[in-house]
Amino acid sequence: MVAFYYSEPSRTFNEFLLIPNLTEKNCTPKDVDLKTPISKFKKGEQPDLSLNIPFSSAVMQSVSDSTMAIALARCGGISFIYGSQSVADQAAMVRKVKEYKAGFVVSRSNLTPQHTLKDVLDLRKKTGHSTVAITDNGTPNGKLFGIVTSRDYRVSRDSLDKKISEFMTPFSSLVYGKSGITLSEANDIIWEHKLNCLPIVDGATNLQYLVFRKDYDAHKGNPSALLDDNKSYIVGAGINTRDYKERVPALINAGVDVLVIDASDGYTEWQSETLKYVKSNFDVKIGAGNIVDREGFLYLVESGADFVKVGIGGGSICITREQKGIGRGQASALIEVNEAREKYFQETGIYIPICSDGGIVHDYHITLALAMGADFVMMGRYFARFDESPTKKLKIGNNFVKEIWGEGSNRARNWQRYDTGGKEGLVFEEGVDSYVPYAGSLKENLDKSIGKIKSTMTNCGARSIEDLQKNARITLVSATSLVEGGAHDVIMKESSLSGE
Ligand SMILES: NC(=O)C1=CN([C@@H]2O[C@H](COP(=O)(O)OP(=O)(O)OC[C@H]3O[C@@H](n4cnc5c(N)ncnc54)[C@H](O)[C@@H]3O)[C@@H](O)[C@H]2O)C=CC1
Ligand SMILES: O=c1[nH]c(=O)c2[nH+]cn([C@@H]3O[C@H](COP(=O)(O)O)[C@@H](O)[C@H]3O)c2[nH]1
Ligand SMILES: [K+]
Repeated sequence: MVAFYYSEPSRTFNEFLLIPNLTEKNCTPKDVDLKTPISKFKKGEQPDLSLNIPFSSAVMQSVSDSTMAIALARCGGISFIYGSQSVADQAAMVRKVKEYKAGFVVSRSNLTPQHTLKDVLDLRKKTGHSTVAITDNGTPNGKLFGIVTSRDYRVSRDSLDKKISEFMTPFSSLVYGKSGITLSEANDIIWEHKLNCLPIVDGATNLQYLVFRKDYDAHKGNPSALLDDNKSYIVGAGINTRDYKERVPALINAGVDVLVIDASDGYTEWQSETLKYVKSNFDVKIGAGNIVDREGFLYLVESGADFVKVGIGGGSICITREQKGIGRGQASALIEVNEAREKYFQETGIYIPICSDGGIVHDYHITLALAMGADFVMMGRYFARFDESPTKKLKIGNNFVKEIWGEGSNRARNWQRYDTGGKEGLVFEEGVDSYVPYAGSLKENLDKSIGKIKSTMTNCGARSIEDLQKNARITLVSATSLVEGGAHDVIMKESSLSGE
C-alpha cells in the first residue's frame, strides 16, 4: 500500500513574483476597477452578489463584529460576522449592520415637550449632542413634536424650568423629509433650507432618523460603499455544521446577505449536508470551505456552494499544520483550485468564485492571490490591526498593539461550541492568542493597500481582476533570488528599519 504523493512541493506566496506585461497609456491606477463576484453565476450573466473591492474580513471573534462590518462595507468589502457566539448575539450583530443607514442616524437625544430647559442641558452634557428630538414619548421613534437646538434657548436669560413646548421649533415650522428618501435627496433639502439637521418622519409623523449635514460629506467620501437595494450595508456571517437549522433562519431574519460555513477542513459530509439543507430550505447565498485541492473544491460545488474558500493552516494565528499536520502552501492550494474552477467553468458554464483565506502578509500577496485565480481574499491579521476591530488596544513597551486570537484557540472556544464533542471534543488548541502591531484606521490602511494593488495591476497591463487572472505571468523565485528582492548590500538607516 502506497499513499498518494504530490509531485510538486507546497508553495507560499513569498515564492512567486509577477512579471510585468505591456502597460498601455490608458491603463493607470484610476482606470482599474476592483469589482469582483462573490456568488456563482452563469457564463454571460452577472453575479447576484459582488464586492467593490476584493477584501473580506475573517470569521473571527477578534476581527469581524458589526463595527468592522460597517467600516469595511463602507469601503466596498465585506465582513463575515463570527459564529462563535450565541445565535441571538450573532443575529443582533447582523441586524445592527443592516439597520445602519449611512448618513441616516437614529436620534440618540430625545425628550418630550413636558421636559424643561434643565433637562435639555443635562442631556446635552451627558451625550454631547446639541440637537434634541422632541417626541410624544421621548423615544427615538415617537411622534415628532419638534426639535431643540442650542439656537432655541439662552441659558443666561431663560429660566431652567421653562417647558420645552415653549421654546422648541414646533413640528409645524420644521422642514422634514419623508421616510424612503435617499441621502442625496435629504442633502438637497438640507442645502436648500440651510439646515444642519433634517428629521425624517414616516406617514404618521413618527420620527425615523436624523440626517446631519456633516455626515453627508463623510458618505460622499466613500463612493464604493457596498450597499443593498435598500441602501443598507451588505454583510456576511459564518455558520457551523452543527446548529445551522437554528442559526441560519435567525441570521436570514436579521437580514444577512451571505453565509459561509466556517471550518478548518471543509471536505466533509457535514458541510455537504449543511449546504444541501440551507439550499433547499432558504434563498440565501452560501460559501463553504476550507479546502486546498480540486477534490475538495468539486465536492463542495456539487453540494451547492455559491463560493469556495481555500486555505488550511496558513493563517497568522494558525497552528493547525503543527498540531495536526494537515494543510498546504497557500499558493499551491490556490493554483490547483483555480485550475479546477476553470475546468468546471469550461464544462458547465458556471463560474464559482474562490476566496483565498489566510496567510496574506504583504499587500502584494493579495495581488498574487488575485492573479492566481482568487476572486477575493479573506484576512484576519490584516484587519485585527485597525481601530475598528473588536479587540483591546494595549501599549506594550513603546508600541501599541491589538489583540488577535484564533478561532481554534481556547479563548475563542470558550463560548461552548465544542460542548457537543463532550470528553471526546477537541482537547488541543489549533490557534494562538497573540498581538499584532496597531496600525490606525481601516480606511487609511485600505486605501494604501488598494493603491498598491492597482499599481501592480497596471504593471501587469490589467484593468480588472478578470484581466489579471487571464493575463498574469507569474514566476517562481529561487531561494537565492529572494535575497535580491529585499534591500541588500547597503547599511540601513534606523528610519527605514521600522517601516513595512
Ligand atoms: N483555515 C484554517 O486553516 C483553520 C481555521 N480554523 C478555524 O477554527 C474554527 C474551528 O474550526 P474547526 O475546528 O474546523 O471546526 P468544526 O467545528 O467545523 O470542526 C471540528 C470537528 O468537528 C467535526 N464536525 C463538524 N460538524 C460536525 C457535526 N455536525 N457532528 C459531529 N462532528 C462534526 C469536524 O469534522 C471536525 O473534526 C473555525 O473558525 C475555523 O475557521 C481552525 C484551524 C485551521
Ligand atoms: O489554524 C488556525 N487556527 C485558528 O485558531 C484559526 N482561526 C482562524 N484561522 C484561519 O486563519 C484565517 C486568517 O488568517 P490571517 O490572519 O493570516 O489573515 C481565518 O480566516 C481562518 O481561516 C485559524 N487557523
Ligand atoms: K476531510
